[in-house]
Amino acid sequence: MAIQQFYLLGESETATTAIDIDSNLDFDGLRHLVASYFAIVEPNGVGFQFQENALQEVSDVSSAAGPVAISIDGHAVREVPGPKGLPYLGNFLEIYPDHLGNHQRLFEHYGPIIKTVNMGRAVYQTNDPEIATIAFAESDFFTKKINEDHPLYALKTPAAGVFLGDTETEEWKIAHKFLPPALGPKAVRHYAPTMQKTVEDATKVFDELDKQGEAWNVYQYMIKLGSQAVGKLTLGIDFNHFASPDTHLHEMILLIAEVLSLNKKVSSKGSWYSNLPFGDPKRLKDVKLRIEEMIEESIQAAARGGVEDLPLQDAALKASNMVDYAIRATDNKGEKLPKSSIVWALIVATGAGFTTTSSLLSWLIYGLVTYPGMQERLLQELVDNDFDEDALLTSDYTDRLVFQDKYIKEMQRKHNPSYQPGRTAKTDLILPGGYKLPKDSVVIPALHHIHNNPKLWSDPAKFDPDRWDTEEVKNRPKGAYMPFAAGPRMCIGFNFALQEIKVFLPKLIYRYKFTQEGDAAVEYDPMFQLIRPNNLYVRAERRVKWPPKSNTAAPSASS
Ligand code: HEM
Repeated sequence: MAIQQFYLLGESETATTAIDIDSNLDFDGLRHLVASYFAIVEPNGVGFQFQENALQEVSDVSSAAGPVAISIDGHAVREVPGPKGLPYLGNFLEIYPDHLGNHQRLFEHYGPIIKTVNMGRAVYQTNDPEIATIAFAESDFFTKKINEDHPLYALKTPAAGVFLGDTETEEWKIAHKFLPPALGPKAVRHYAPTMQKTVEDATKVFDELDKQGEAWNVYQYMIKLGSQAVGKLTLGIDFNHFASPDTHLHEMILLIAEVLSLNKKVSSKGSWYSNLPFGDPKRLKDVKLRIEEMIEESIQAAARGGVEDLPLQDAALKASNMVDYAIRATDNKGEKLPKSSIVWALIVATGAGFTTTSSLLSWLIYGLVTYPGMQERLLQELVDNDFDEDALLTSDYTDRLVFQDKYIKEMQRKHNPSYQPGRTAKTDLILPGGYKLPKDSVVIPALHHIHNNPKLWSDPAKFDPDRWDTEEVKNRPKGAYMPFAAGPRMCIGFNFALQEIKVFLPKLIYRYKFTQEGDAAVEYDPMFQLIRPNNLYVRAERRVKWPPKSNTAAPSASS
C-alpha cells in the first residue's frame, strides 16, 4: 500500500488529496479509484502526470516524488465556457429571438457544453452524446430534479409524479409503475382502430377545405388532430375538433397550450420572475387551477370498459382509456394509483401527448412540401403495398412501410420538437473533457443540436431518409439519436406517438396531394416550449389518380 497525493490539473497544486494505492491495483482500477475521490464521472478519461510527464503505470504513479496531476481526456479541468452577458439580462437578448440558431452558433464557438445565463437563470446545454447520456442516466451524479434553474420549474407539480416531478420521490415511483404499461406496445396496438377512425373523421374537414379551394395552417389542424387522438386515449373524451373546418379547439387544449407558452416565457427568465403576483406568472397559476378542475370533471364522465379491478398488464389491454385504466389497475400488492396522483398524471399524459405529436405531425407535412421526392416515395410505397381507402392500418401493415419508417426517423432527427429535458447535478462533478459542473446545475441535452452535430452526422443539414440504411448511421455513437430522451425518465408515450403517426400519415398521403401555399420562410416560435412550424400553410387536394405499382410500372422489354 502506498499513499500518493493527487490534484486536478488546472487547479492549485497545493489542494491535494491523499489516496491509498493498493499494490494489486491495475491501471484501470487506479483510474476508477481516483475518479471516485474527485467525482470524475467517466474514469476512462483519467490520465496522470508528474512534472509534465505522462505516467502510464501504477508503479510510476505511486512512486512519483511529489503530487500527481490528474488530467481528463488529456485536458486540465476547466469551467464550462459561454458568452459574457449583460448585467441583469445575461444572455437573454442574444439567445431568445432564435434559440436554435444561437445555441448552434455557441456550440460551434465554445465546444460541446455551454453555459448561458438568462435573467438570472443559469443553464448548461450539451450537444455531446456522451455527456447527454451521462446526464440522462439517473445515477450518483445526475437526476431529474426540478430546481429553480430547471426549465420546468414554473410547472413543477410533485403530485404528477411523471414529467413534472422529481425522480427521487414516491410519487414518481408510483406513477412510473402504473402509467407505462398503459402505453406499452401491446396496449397501444389495441388503440389502432380508434386512431384510424380519428384520422378518417378528420378527412371530412380536409375534404371540405379542398372543395372550398382553401389553404390551411398546418399546426392549427395538427393540434386538433393530435389532441383528438390523445384525448380519446387519456380521458376518453371526444374533443369533437372535426365537426366543421371552423370548429374551435376545446378549452382544455387551449389551456394546456397556453400553459406551455406561459411556462416558456416564465422559465426563460430567472426564478424571481416566476414569483411575481401579476402578469404571466399569475396567469400561469390560474390556468393550472382551471385545467385541474376540468380534468376532475372529465374523470367523472369518462367511459368505463368495466367495473372490476385488474392487474396492470390486463388492465392495459382491456381499459377503454387511461382514466378507466388508472381507476381499475392494481399492482401485485393489490394497490392502486392514489387518487391524488390520478388528476395530474392524466393532465401530464394529455399535455405531453398532444403537444409533441402535433408538432411532429406538422413537421412531417412540412417535409412533404419541402423536401423533393418525399411525398412521391411515400405514396409509391403505399401503392406497392396494396393500400387503398379501406385498408386496415394494423401495426403488422405499418411495419411493412420501411421508407415511411426512415422518413419519420429522419424527421425526428432534423426537426425534433422537444427542447426541455433537463437533468440536475447531484454533486460538484467533472464531466468528460474536464468540464467542472457545480452541484445543482441543470444540464439540458440539446436534442436538436445533438441530432444536427456534424461530428456525429455527415451533412446534418441534408434531409436524407436513406442515411438510415448506411453503416455510418447504423453504427452511430450511443446517444447520437434520442428523440424521446433516454434513461429512466425518457418518454413513456413513444409507442403511442409512433403508432399514431404511422396510422395518420398513410391515410393523409394516400388521400391528398399536399402543396405549400406561398413561399414565406417557415418559422418556429422561440417562446413555445416545443419546436413547431408556426406559419406553414398547405393545400391538400383530393387525389383522383395514383401511380401504378412499381413492379408493374417498369416499361416492358417489348414496349
Ligand atoms: C413525438 C412525440 C413525442 C415526443 C418527441 C416526446 C418526447 C419526450 C421527451 C423528450 C421526454 C423527456 C422529458 C424530460 O426529460 O423532461 C418525454 C417524457 C414523457 N412523455 Fe413524451 N414525447 C412524445 C409523445 C408522448 C405521448 C404520446 C405521451 C403520452 C400519451 C407522452 C408522455 C410522456 C410522459 C408521461 C413523459 C414523462 C416521463 C417521466 O417523467 O418519467 N409523450 N417525452
